[in-house]
Amino acid sequence: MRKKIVIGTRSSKLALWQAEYVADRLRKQYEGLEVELMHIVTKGDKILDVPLAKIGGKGLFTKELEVAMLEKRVDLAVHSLKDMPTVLPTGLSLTTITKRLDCGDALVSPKYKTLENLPQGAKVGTSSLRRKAQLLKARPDLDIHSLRGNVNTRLRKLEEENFDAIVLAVAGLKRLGFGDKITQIIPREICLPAVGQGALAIETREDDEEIKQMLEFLHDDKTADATKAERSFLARVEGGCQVPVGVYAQVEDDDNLSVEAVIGSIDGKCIIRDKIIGSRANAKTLGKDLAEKLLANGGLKIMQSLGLCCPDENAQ
Ligand SMILES: NCc1[nH]cc(CCC(=O)O)c1CC(=O)O
Repeated sequence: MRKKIVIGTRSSKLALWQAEYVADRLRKQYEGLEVELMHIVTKGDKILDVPLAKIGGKGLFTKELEVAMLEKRVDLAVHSLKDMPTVLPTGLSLTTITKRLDCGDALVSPKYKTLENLPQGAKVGTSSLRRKAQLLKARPDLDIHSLRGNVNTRLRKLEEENFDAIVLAVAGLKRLGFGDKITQIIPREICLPAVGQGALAIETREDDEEIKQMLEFLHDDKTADATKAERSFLARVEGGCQVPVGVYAQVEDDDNLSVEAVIGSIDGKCIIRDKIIGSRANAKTLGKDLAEKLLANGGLKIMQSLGLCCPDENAQ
């Protein structure tokens, strides 16, 4: 057993909360274990004024952390799973997926509370193409504006920039103690979440068996299987996370996994959505099969029109 563990973390409030959460759980689990946080700045932290979809580039918020891990300056990194690319650098892997409680998107609208109540042409803030496409499908009249920055910044902009509503992940708001700001959890029928939304992923060196073993108690099998299907869906559709794509998988009973996904045009006019259910043991295949289905039914056309190319059919 290790005597000391160093966790690499970004300095945003959400990243710190997540790293502290894992640090606390480790300290409680292993008496006498020293757990230290090391702050690391990523490229995504430095570029705050450009919509994420325009910066592109995989691992925008993760690369510097991963270099630190490979150089053995840190032992592990805690991420929001939804920010993780589907392909990781050689030598690293997501070894632990924590139980997810809140995977949905929240509307924060002190004045109007719900999507249905928003007035015609209401000004809504979100930088996510996924949220934009799905919101416009439900409410084509909405005036959607870009909203970047970390959770705290976005909440500040709600007031400063006179938004009628903004949309954020439920999980992020709750983790930071802003659960009371949520005025509506947007129903899944309207908005499917991002791949892996709400789950934490712990990344370690692939060959660090000791750390992997020490983290096992934080792993949730059901969430891991569900998000395996979600990530396999994303890997087939497109490698990145800034695409108008939503997906939600759930273990229905001990053996079955349902996977529901959407690919949408950014104006919300063309929304391709479907669902499959199958054996939990085939999580990866289920995600890929659903992706094939959506791509064949118009999804590919949407991705191509956005200039987002799908990886080769046979790519893993
Ligand atoms: N894109 C940034 C990001 N990454 C993870 C979360 C929230 C936590 C989660 O979804 O797991 C957020 C904020 C948001 O989308 O509102």
